[in-house]
Amino acid sequence: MSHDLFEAAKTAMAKAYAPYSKFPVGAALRTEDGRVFTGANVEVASYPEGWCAETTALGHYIMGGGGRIVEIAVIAERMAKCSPCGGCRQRLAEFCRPDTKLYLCDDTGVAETVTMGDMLPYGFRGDNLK
Ligand SMILES: O=c1ccn([C@H]2C[C@H](O)[C@@H](CO)O2)c(=O)[nH]1
Ligand SMILES: [Zn+2]
Repeated sequence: MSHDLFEAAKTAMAKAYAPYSKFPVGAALRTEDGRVFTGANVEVASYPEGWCAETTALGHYIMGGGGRIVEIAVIAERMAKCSPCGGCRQRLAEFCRPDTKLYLCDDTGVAETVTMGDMLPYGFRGDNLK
């Protein structure tokens, strides 16, 4: 199934800077008012200093005004249905509800749809700090 958020994530993936892992990843987020933000992974010679596609997208989203995220697409060049790492699940969850859709993509489109609640059950949330 083709999908505009898949296309946005795939276009973002082409901008990945991943010379060490050679594992380009792209991510795209949509807010409830329809804005779309994208990101790609950025690696650094000091390996732990690199960051994920989802995190780049979140930076663009915050600078674009934030809001609630309702859909997310992730694609990796060398892996079908690449899903966000643990750190990115926590970062994404900060701005999502459990019903936010996460589209796991392959080269042709959305391969599986899950929710952020599926991705991070029993997650630690800001509510816990009140
Ligand atoms: O969901 C994921 C999983 C991995 N990566 C990146 C981090 C690193 O640059 C490369 C290999 O782990 O893929 C992402 O951007 N998002
Ligand atoms: Zn990550």
